[in-house]
Amino acid sequence: RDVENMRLIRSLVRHVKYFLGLRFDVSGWEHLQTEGPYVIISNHQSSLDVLGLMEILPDRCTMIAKKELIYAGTVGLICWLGGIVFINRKKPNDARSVMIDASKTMLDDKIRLWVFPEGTRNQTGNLLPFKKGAFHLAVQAQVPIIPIVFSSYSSFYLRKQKQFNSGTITIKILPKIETKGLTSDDIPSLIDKSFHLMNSSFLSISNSVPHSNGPCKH
Ligand SMILES: CCCCC/C=C\C/C=C\CCCCCCCC(=O)SCCNC(=O)CCNC(=O)[C@H](O)C(C)(C)COP(=O)(O)OP(=O)(O)OC[C@H]1O[C@@H](n2cnc3c(N)ncnc32)[C@H](O)[C@@H]1OP(=O)(O)O
Ligand SMILES: CCCCCCCC/C=C\CCCCCCCC(=O)OC[C@@H](O)COP(=O)(O)O
Repeated sequence: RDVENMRLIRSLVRHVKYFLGLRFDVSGWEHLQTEGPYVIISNHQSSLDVLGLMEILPDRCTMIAKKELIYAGTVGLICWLGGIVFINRKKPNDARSVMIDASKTMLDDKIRLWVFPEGTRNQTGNLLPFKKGAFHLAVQAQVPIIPIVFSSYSSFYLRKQKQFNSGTITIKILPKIETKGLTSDDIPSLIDKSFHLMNSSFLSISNSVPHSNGPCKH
């Protein structure tokens, strides 16, 4: 179990896109050229996100994932070997304390963490309001946040209708958001800023017709 295993996992999983007929069009690579630890946040539509994630995964980067994945057979084993940090969403206190520990490990072991701040898969056409864990993580570690947006899959993949075609996914890596000097009081505005940047990017790179989730709650 070591974050370094993600290099091998990445190089193997990246080939899955060829079997599914998927292509990735990535912009903003330069924003990932940031030294040291940071927190990546991205939107979460489906398990397919794993392919986009592996397309651009930087070195020494692992993910925060729901603990149920440990029990998902080979996938669980791969996740465990890759040093994924598992949280129990049914026990938010436990999840929060795991993430507080992770903020220390990030600095001690020079690790980057990828968090899906929507907290669940979402294909509504807009991003869901963000949970706060990723932002506490970045502020506690005083490291930058790098927002990444995957375009909507709705033009080629409709889960409920069981439709899947080949397609191109646009990935936009946005400029980092610094958290140096911020405290927990700044988290609501940090979430607002990140949400609006990502939601507007998502709508601009997606072909889907947006419909509202209502206001962003904190
Ligand atoms: C074909 C073969 C291929 C094989 C491939 C195999 C393997 C692939 C390998 C690897 C890829 C794996 C990819 C895995 C992806 C997994 C994705 C997921 O699992 S998404 C689901 C899990 N993730 C999340 O839930 C993250 C987002 N959630 C949060 O951040 C939450 O905040 C939380 C930490 C879970 C806590 O939940 P809660 O409901 O309590 O959150 P709130 O945001 O509402 O906060 C409530 C309250 O708590 C305060 N808070 C939150 N976090 C913290 C903290 N860290 N420290 C201090 N306080 C915290 C928050 O401020 C709120 O308080 P207040 O309202 O007073 O401000
Ligand atoms: C033709 C079928 C199209 C779909 C094919 C999917 C191919 C996917 C390729 C590799 C994926 C394997 C890794 C699976 C990792 C799953 C991570 C995930 O998505 O967990 C769900 C979790 O975040 C949130 O859970 P909920 O949405 O709250 O429950």
